Amino acid sequence: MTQLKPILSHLDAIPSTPGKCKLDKTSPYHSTFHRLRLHSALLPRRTLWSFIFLFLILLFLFLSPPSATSSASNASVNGGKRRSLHTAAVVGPSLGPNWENRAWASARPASKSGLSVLVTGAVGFVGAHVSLALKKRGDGIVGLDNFNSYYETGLKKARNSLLEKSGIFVVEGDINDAALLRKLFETVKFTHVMHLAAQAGVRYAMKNPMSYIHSNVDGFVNLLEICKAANPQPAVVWASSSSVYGLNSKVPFSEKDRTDQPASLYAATKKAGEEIAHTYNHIYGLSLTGLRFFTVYGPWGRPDMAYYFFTKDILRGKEIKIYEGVDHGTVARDFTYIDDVVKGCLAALDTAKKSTGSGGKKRGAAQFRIYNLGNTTPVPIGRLVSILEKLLRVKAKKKVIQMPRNGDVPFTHANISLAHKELGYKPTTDLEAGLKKFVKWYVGYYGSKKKSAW
Ligand SMILES: O=C(O)[C@H]1O[C@H](OP(=O)(O)OP(=O)(O)OC[C@H]2O[C@@H](n3ccc(=O)[nH]c3=O)[C@H](O)[C@@H]2O)[C@H](O)[C@@H](O)[C@@H]1O
Repeated sequence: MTQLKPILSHLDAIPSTPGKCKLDKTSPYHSTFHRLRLHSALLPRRTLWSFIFLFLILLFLFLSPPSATSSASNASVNGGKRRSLHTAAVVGPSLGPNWENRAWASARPASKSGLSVLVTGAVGFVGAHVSLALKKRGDGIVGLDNFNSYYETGLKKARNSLLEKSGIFVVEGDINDAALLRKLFETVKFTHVMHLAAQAGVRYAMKNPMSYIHSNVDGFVNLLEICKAANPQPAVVWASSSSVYGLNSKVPFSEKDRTDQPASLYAATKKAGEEIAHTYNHIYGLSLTGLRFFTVYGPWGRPDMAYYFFTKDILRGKEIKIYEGVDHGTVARDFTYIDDVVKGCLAALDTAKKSTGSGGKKRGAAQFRIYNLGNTTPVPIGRLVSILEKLLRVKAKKKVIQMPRNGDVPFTHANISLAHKELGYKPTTDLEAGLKKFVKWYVGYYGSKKKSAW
């Protein structure tokens, strides 16, 4: 296929003021252009340039390859078992003729008092665990996930298999797809939304900043727009982040502490989410609860997180970089085990008050809450590594480096007294016990799959 770039750059090289370009005599366009100039004496100047302009347009169109969108590769591929619902066309056909019934059946709780929850990011790490926990206690769930390739999609498909085996219907779709969300809310009267879909990762924001705006701002606003217009409006619980505390030096972090110094774009989009949530609470009466997760880890975790790729690299004998703070200060995190976080999520859903509005009209003040879900025990990264060495029975190849200016903060430490008081949140798993469960899963999953980890 003709490379556009040389032609485009060549056409670009012809200056906009005609008559001054020095075409390369060997250029295939030189003779044509030369012939056109020969006729210039015979025609009025205005007519001539109209001809030349028309000629150049026709030349460009003639040389342009057929549009990529006409290629078969553009067809949306709904491979595998996943029901992918691309609503660019019409909602639903790719889910099969009775997708509404399947969504409705999946969302129906086992008892009248049960919840009917839309879990966004349902095949993500926290999303999958929360969905399974809700299903296990008899709530109805419909999952929504775009199965993006931020990390290995094989892991997402494997989590999806767990959900399918539990009878949870997962729609492959995007929170930015308003038509899809509207169709879901027309089909199911969700009592709650557990919003976990997001672009996660502190450091990746320096590589792909727009992904954070797309998912964490545009996507969140799109979801809230559908929720506020729904009748009845659901109560919304969503994932904020400990990263909103940014460069805060007062420890432990409390919900009332300043959060106006985000250290990464990721943190800034999560902070923006908290402000946006407040406007939808204030204007439309949406019940909203934000959960500030503190470095959540555990089985089926995220390969982009340090505990996960440290495990992979230690097993492969690859060097790992341990960050240290200014003046060789330790870098620490309040690592929080997934099962404790799931209990916090379910408690937030169970204590969420109803939204007061419907169809976009507010009828009274609505509940607005923010909680820290942490472990109240910051652990230095060096200690994380030594626990992994012990569990894996492999000596890590370590290199200690100054924490790069990549959006990371030196430490996190959660004050969980508010979540304890209002949600009954009480984490019980320390890092060594939690990592033991993670390592057991990791060796089982990759050992059985013979897969190269992320
Ligand atoms: O608490 C949170 O809200 C956040 O927790 C994690 O972010 P982070 O704490 O940075 O987790 P990791 O990326 O796993 O890093 C853990 C620790 O290891 C350090 N690290 C990371 C990478 C590395 O090569 N070496 C290293 O020492 C980091 O500075 C950090 O202190 C998640 O990645 C975020 O999505 C989440 O929002």
